[in-house]
Amino acid sequence: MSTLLNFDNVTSYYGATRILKDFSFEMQKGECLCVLGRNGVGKTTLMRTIMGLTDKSTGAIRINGTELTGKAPYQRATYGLGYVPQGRGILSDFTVRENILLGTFARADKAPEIPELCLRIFPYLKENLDRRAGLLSGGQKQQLAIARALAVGPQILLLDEPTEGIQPNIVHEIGEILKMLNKELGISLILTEQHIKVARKLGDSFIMVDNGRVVARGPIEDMTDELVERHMTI
Ligand SMILES: Nc1ncnc2c1ncn2[C@@H]1O[C@H](COP(=O)(O)OP(=O)(O)OP(=O)(O)O)[C@@H](O)[C@H]1O
Repeated sequence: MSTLLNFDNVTSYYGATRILKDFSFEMQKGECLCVLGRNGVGKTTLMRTIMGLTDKSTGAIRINGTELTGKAPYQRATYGLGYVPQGRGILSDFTVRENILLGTFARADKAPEIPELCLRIFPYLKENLDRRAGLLSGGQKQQLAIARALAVGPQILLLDEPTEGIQPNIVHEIGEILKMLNKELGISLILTEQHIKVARKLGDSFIMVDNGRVVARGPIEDMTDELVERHMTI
């Protein structure tokens, strides 16, 4: 395995407020990394920092050794980052097709077509390409957000609470798709999760965040009930 993503002493700000503090970790190619912690500790900020969406960050973030600091979000996407934001960020007045095509603008090869993979794994989207995205259910919108991120052709898929607000049977379905993308197609995943069960099932490793800092990092087997109790219960 080789290092895909490297965070070296990263501090990230909204205005003058430090949210992530001296954040360091490495992620290997093919890894599924779960980011855990209570509400408000900085998990979304971690995702936004990777994408260059916070007001300022210091320290170094590298993907395959290439420095991302100072690069605009659309440039970062072309290095192989697909982002599924919390709340999904679907454009309601656009069709399913148009929403997926948005992802292709950040493709390294600039091909303006929906990749076959996006439709193969989400048959509902394939059958409803001309439907207005605002009419989709929560679970279908999440599929659409994942398809749009996959249209980038990512090496890493960043998923912020992918199972939030979704019915249990769809949570299972999305979990299976993420597992396939990771284990069969080799796409690395970083996901924030409130469902410990999903994290344990999908994750190879974890980062526990508290108050903007990494308080534990290791293989998922090391995420003990005691750690969960200490850093996740209110
Ligand atoms: N745009 C913003 N401007 C200023 N402060 C912000 C902004 N977004 C988040 N924060 C603050 O940054 C801190 C971390 O928030 P963040 O959303 O990263 O946490 P989180 O761990 O993802 O929480 P949740 O699980 O509730 O999504 C919080 O104190 C929050 O109030």
